[in-house]
Amino acid sequence: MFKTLLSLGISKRKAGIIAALFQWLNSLLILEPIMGLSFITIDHRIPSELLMIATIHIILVISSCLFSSFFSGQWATAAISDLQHRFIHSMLAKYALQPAQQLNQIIQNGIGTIKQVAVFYETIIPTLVEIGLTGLIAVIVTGFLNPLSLLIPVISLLGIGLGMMVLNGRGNHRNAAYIRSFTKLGGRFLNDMSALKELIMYHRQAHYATAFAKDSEYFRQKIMEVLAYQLQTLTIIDFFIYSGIGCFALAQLIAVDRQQLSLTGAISLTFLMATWLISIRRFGYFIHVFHSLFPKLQRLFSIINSDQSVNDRHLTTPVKTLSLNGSVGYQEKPLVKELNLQLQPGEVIGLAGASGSGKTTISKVLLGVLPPLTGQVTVNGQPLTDYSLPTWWQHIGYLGPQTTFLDGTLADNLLLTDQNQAWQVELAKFGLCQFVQQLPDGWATQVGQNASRLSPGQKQQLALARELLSHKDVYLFDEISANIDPQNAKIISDCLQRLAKTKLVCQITHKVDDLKPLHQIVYLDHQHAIHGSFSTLQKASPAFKQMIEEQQRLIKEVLAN
Ligand SMILES: Nc1ncnc2c1ncn2[C@@H]1O[C@H](COP(=O)(O)OP(=O)(O)OP(=O)(O)O)[C@@H](O)[C@H]1O
Repeated sequence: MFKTLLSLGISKRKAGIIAALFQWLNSLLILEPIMGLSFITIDHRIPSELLMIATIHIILVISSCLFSSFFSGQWATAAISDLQHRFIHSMLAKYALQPAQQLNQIIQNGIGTIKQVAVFYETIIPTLVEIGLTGLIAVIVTGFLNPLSLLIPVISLLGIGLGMMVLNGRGNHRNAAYIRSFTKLGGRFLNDMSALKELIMYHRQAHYATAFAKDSEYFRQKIMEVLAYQLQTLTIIDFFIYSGIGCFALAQLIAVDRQQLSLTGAISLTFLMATWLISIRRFGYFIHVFHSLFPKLQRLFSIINSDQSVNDRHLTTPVKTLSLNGSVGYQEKPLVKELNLQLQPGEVIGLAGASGSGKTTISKVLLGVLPPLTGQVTVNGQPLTDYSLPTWWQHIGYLGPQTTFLDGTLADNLLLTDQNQAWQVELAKFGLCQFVQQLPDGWATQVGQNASRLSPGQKQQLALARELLSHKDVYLFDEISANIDPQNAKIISDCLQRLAKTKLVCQITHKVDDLKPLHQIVYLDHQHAIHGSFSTLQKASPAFKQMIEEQQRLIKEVLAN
């Protein structure tokens, strides 16, 4: 993990090291005044060498203060932005098409963890530089003046190491339990709060309150356990560091008594060693805080490392053909075998099948977020794997039955980058969103949280308008008219027919009204894909015929009532 963290924000790594060196120079600033003071008190003079070293040191510290703003924080910022970019990219590749709430939770957790990574670049690295350089000076000087006393810091460090080893297993366990309790409480809060209406309607709010209180109490206990563990660790570190400094000072006084060392030398040496040991104490503290981040970081890196898409060929020409030849499914178990799906401009291709037959799975494969089990997807005759997801997603759009909307105006929700008004003409050509003309505020109408002020049909028209205005080459529509009234469904169906004249359009649907006008339908029947028009499929597939008859019977029953 350290290796991965070191490789992030590499362009600013040098700036980070320079900032750490500046910090190290500042940390030693206390040594010369102490040495000078002891020389004046004991020898009544300051050696010229000390004055020279102090002058150079002060000049360096003043320059570091002047330039530190150029270097400090740069590595952390670059590494965090690097990590965020890689995380969002891999996460979308892995979890695209997951329900928005679940995705939101993963993103929030991931971004939160990423922000905390700053402690590695801003504290741990500078402290490591400080430990390394101060330690080098302290060891050389002590080795020269009183070598035997070097055993004392060595024993202190061994003591800390031993103490950490004993506590470490318990710490890992407690940190993991804390993260689990945090995720559980957060999950309950998000999921159950969004279902608050249902909880109240079914008189389950008391049950929710009890469960929430139980999870909160469990979370509190786990936090207390982690805090207790942190306290134990700090006590061990403090005990060995401060007793080490005390014993080291004693060893120098014994050397003075034996006339092996001057008193000024003993004081200076003790302060040098104390500066070193205190920087190790600080490192122990921060590495320990950082350690509590480990389980979250491991999860984050497992998402990032699972993304292997490194290819990025340019796709400059519009997509004119998209085909999927092969089988699709999960964990080597095919849902559809020997599929031969060809999309090209001209007409809408329908994709139908029973629930669970693999329709959404096929769209995942076409979107590039799931590889086919066998065979491949080709774009204008080239394998889809030649392109990175961001490149491919500039050309393909996906719209499902659930869409997320912004709490803003209708126009805000079109997510337009271009502010000219041509889009209104474009939407009118497709017959989309004409209901806006009846609204007093038109496109400036506020839609409310997740478009709560629009009907399901209006919402779906708005979502479709957003897709069209993003001007993709390929569109996948997954059950977009499933939960809406017949008028809105007709507007959407007509729009798709017009769109398909110039773009590649695949519509996943099982509704008779959607399927009837289509000349090309791919029906998934017991792991096989059967191709045909609405009428030919009724002859070729008894399951298709049964699905249609069942729906027609239901429609008749509804109309009769
Ligand atoms: N990530 C996954 N891992 C394993 N199995 C999965 C995964 N996602 C979906 N499935 C399973 O694959 C099958 C096909 O799912 P898919 O969503 O493609 O069906 P569908 O035809 O779109 O169904 P529906 O019409 O109900 O949306 C289902 O049995 C589903 O449980």
